[in-house]
Amino acid sequence: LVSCTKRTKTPKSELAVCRYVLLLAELEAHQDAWPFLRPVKLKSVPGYKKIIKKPMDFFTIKEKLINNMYLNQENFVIDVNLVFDNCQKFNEDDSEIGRAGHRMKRFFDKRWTELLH
Ligand SMILES: CO[C@H](O)CCc1ccc(O)cc1
Repeated sequence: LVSCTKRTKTPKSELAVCRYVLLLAELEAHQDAWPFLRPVKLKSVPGYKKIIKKPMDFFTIKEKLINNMYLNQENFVIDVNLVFDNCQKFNEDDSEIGRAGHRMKRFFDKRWTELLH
């Protein structure tokens, strides 16, 4: 993983990775992150495996980040949005997890925009 503290000139893609690392840490620390921290247990949630074609969670995103799987494309944002889209698909808006998903999405969209400027 790139060292985000080094004060040398780093290529754009390494700065991008630093932004992802920072944002992911903020997502994981959020009080509403609990449904999204680890993969959904497909054996214990009836219907999930059938309904959600591409499960995603913050821990899986962190593993992909560490294995440099986001260095060349902005697939980081696609995976984060997949977490929230899956949540909206499987949960009622008016449910604990549904509301947590909407709050987390709003938080991510705000921070992503702030970090781009
Ligand atoms: C990110 O969480 C998933 O949407 C699973 C939601 C869920 C799991 C167990 C339940 O009893 C109900 C909803």
